[in-house]
Amino acid sequence: QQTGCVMRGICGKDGSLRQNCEYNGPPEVLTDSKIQKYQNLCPRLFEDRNNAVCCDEEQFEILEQQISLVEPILGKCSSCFSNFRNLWCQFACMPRQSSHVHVVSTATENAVFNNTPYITRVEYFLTPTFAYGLFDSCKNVQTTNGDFAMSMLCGTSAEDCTAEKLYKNLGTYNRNIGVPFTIDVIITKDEQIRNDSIISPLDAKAYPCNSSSDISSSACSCQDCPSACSSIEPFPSIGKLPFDWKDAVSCERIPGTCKIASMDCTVAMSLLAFGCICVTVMVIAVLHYALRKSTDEDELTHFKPTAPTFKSPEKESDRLHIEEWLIIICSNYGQFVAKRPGFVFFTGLFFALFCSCGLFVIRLTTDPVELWSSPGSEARKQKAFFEENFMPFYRIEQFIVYPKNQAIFLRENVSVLMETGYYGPIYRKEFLEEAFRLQSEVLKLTTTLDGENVSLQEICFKPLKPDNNNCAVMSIFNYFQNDISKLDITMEDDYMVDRDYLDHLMQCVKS
Ligand SMILES: CC(C)CCC[C@@H](C)[C@H]1CC[C@H]2[C@@H]3CC=C4C[C@@H](O)CC[C@]4(C)[C@H]3CC[C@]12C
Repeated sequence: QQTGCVMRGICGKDGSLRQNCEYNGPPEVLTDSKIQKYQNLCPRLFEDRNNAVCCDEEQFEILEQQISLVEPILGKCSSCFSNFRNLWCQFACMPRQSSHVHVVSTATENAVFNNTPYITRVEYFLTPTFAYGLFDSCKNVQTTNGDFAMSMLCGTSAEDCTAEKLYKNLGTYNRNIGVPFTIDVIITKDEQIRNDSIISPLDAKAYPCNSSSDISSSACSCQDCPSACSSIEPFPSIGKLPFDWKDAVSCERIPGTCKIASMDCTVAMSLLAFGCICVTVMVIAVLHYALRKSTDEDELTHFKPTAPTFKSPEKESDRLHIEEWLIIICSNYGQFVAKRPGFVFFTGLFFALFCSCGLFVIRLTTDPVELWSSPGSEARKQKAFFEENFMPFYRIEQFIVYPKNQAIFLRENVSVLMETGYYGPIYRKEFLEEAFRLQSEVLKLTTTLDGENVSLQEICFKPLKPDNNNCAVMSIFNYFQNDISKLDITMEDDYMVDRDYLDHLMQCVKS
């Protein structure tokens, strides 16, 4: 593949859109100072150590500006964003442009320079791996407000969006999204012939959303990328049991799909066990009743009344019987205790002492983990697994500061113009400044461990590591980027009212 360009520079102007000039020449080699800028936006352009590009600075600035509009939409999922960015970086700047892009038509009506033609339609050839790979990595990405990014990029609803529709929309001349000319994206595996020259599809790497990419070492979140979700099997499935269920019941031994009479094995087995218990109880009850009845009848057949006596109901006699027993047992016990008090006392004492032996081995704990979870519990096992394979669980430390001057103060409200409201003492600037100083001192604390100095920075929780190595510190100062001088900033708003740190804070807290 030869290096060579088909477009370069701006030759057409249509409102805010800028069309490229047709240019058949070699790419321009970048100076070291410029490379850095280009590399920030388009790192993959320089993967093969080629420092030449087809786009000029004006084009690059437009590209940079357009890509910055897409960042809030796709930026959350770095692999997708990297693929998408690369698509347009390559299109505008790749040194082998002539191998993958073909200019179809040009025009001169809106030319910037006298009648120099500008491009109105191009064909951009991509391999299916790259084109569909890019689409797949982005199709489930959601913006921060929960909409699918594709519904914005595709021009259709996210469900109806296909790779073809996406490229069609992005390649259709559109002032609103800044597409300056028609770009027919052609997805093909084979080389094509255009004006006697061979054009091959661009086969760039499309990072799948569940892997890291050139711009981040972490994959996209589960929310943006279903394949990044780890599936946890909630229960060990019966299909995995060592003995063969197949012989007993027709049970497929695929994990999780064990079925008996279209019911899950666990449910079916539980029902079966419950049924067995019910049947046993009923059988016993029936047998008991039947046997008792027959003995009663026996008694009746042998019953010969001697005299007309009043037969008290059976239940009544049972009760009397129990009562008699109780009287006998209790009086015997009473007599025994009265006769041998010493023996009873010491036996009781000995028994109580014996039962208290456990006190010698008692272990008191205040550790909440020990208190509230059993050592064999699932939560404990998972915690141990986490600590073993990743890092120890983090522990939140907090300190509470309160102002000496507890007076509340009056001040103009943010939401209701021209109205004053009461504000609590912690919002006083002097207090905030002092608290900030305290916080910075605390963050600077160091200690020595085995003769080595250890600072908070080394042991703190860094949730965004390795992209961001700052400690997670939750405080009001985050709203001021932890820069206390920002508290002094005041600004006029649209209604020419001065706004200060408190308005800023209220705005942040409300959003
Ligand atoms: C904001 C969202 C909806 C728009 C997403 C699509 C954007 C990023 C894409 C679609 C078409 C792309 C443009 C296609 C052609 C060119 C000409 C080139 O010389 C500079 C880059 C530029 C101008 C591209 C910038 C990025 C671009 C505008």
